[in-house]
Amino acid sequence: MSSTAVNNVERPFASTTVFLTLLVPVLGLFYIYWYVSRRQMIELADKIPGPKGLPIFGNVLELLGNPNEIFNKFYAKSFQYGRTAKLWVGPRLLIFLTDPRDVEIILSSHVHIDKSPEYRFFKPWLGDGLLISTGSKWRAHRKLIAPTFHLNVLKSFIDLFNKNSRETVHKMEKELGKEFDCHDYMSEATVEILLETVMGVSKKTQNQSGYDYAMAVMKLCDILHLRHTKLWFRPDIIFNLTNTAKYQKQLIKVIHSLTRKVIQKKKTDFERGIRGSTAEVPDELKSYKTESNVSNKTNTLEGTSYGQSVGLKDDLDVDDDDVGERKRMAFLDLMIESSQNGVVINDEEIKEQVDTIMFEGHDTTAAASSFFLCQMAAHPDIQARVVKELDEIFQGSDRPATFTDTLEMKYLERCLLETLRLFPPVPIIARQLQQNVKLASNQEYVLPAGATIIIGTFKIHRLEEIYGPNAEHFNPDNFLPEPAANRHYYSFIPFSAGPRSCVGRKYAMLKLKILLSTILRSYEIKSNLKENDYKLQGDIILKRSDGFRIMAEKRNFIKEIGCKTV
Ligand code: HEM
Repeated sequence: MSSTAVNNVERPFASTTVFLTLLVPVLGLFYIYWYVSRRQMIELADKIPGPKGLPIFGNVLELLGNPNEIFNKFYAKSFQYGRTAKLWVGPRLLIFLTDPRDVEIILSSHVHIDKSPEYRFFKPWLGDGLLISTGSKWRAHRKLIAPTFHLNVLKSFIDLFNKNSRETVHKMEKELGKEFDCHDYMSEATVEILLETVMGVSKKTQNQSGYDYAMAVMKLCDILHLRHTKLWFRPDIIFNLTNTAKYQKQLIKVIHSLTRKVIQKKKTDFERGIRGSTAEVPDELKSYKTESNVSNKTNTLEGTSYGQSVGLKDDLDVDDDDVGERKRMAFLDLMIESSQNGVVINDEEIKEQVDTIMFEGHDTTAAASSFFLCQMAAHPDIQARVVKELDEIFQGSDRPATFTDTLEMKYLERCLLETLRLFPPVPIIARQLQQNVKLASNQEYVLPAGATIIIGTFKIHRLEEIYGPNAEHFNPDNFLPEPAANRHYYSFIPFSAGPRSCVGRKYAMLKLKILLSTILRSYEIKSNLKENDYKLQGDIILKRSDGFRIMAEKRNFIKEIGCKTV
């Protein structure tokens, strides 16, 4: 071998040795700097139990595996530690809370409203929309947006909820008698309903199907999940060099193209003096008009259906009289009107809010309705009771559902709440602490400023101390008035709670009741699987990684409802 060849082989070894010689002290120095600058955080964290981790890397190995494995691993670990547990992901301290008293301290606060740094992965998609923003921007926009989800506005959507629910029943007809994934149908329906109600544009004018949009959102969520769980995908500087980043850009293009079209259409309508939804409703479905003289005045709670228990009341639980006439407009109408006045919101901010509402309003509700149908399939006796209630309300008629009907769907509502308990679409909520916080459950523990707080909704909803020894079983009676009143307010938080609670809570409940009752009036839902068979994954939104597989059979005692596409 020539000496040049030997040199060529030796050079890489030499540079590797130099690199390692430098790396070790650099890492050592970094560790010392990190330890000294965060001494208080580390000392406070040391008192909180959690799995032992590696130096510098902490517990990153816990994040290895596919989404279903990670989900199962975390849930299993939650039984090893108490109601408070910690985890180090590199230099980041995560503290998990599952005691409702501690959760109340965080969620009810007007101070701890900052989202965790992980929410920045949403930025290229959602910008600084309501979900992510903080401080004065979030406050101003929340004040503007919350009234657009007032019950009086929502009641005007009932015909469109009915129309789109019937169309979904019609679309599902081709799956009769075979196993299929109902999430695809729920996703498409949810996107299209949002377009026609909250955005107020006809889905037909978009030239892009709700299905394409929903699929792009689903794939984007997969990428965001990767960035949450794989350390090397976290720094933008590395992520932006990958093919996944290129793919993310393409998906965002599909999503933003729909939102741009929606806003443009609405603006053109606005300039022509058109207000409200331009989506068509066939005459036979215009139920709201006939019912409006009966119950136009809403009270705060509307039974238990759309209100909250006293301890959870938020800015959505306002009296009719507290909402000014001008503010009783649907979301996008009000956004555009406000931007014309130029004070509260500009064009870019409208786009961010539209993207946020389309995401938050679609994936969550699609998951909730899919889990509900799977639960109905897994519990035929419970399904039969829901159908009996619907039969009593509709008396075999194929008429559309009214708002009053939805108040009478009490058992269906309990099933829906029980579904949200066992399968909360948002399984965890994260906040970034700016100051130390003492816990209520254990005076020894202080959550240090700088820590990321993870509120474990999924775990809280399954605590035996709260829901009894059968906490993991589907039991709609958990939501009978008495047991519900005897629980801590913060032991059931599928929509979060406090100042940053979900603005779409009432919208979701009303829409889900109409969509799901329409499906159950038309089809019997079946499956051989029970909830223990579900493979869960908590990638931002809780889903079944094995798919939401069900079978549907036409019911023969209810007349076929008119459900052709209109
Ligand atoms: C079953 C359906 C739904 C569930 C379970 C749900 C759950 C939640 C949760 C847990 C949060 C808090 C998230 C966090 O702090 O990280 C949230 C926030 C939010 N949700 Fe929902 N949501 C649902 C439907 C909707 C709908 C239909 C809309 C709109 C049409 C909507 C719009 C929003 C918005 C804008 C926020 C951010 C609020 C803020 O930070 O001020 N959600 N939702």
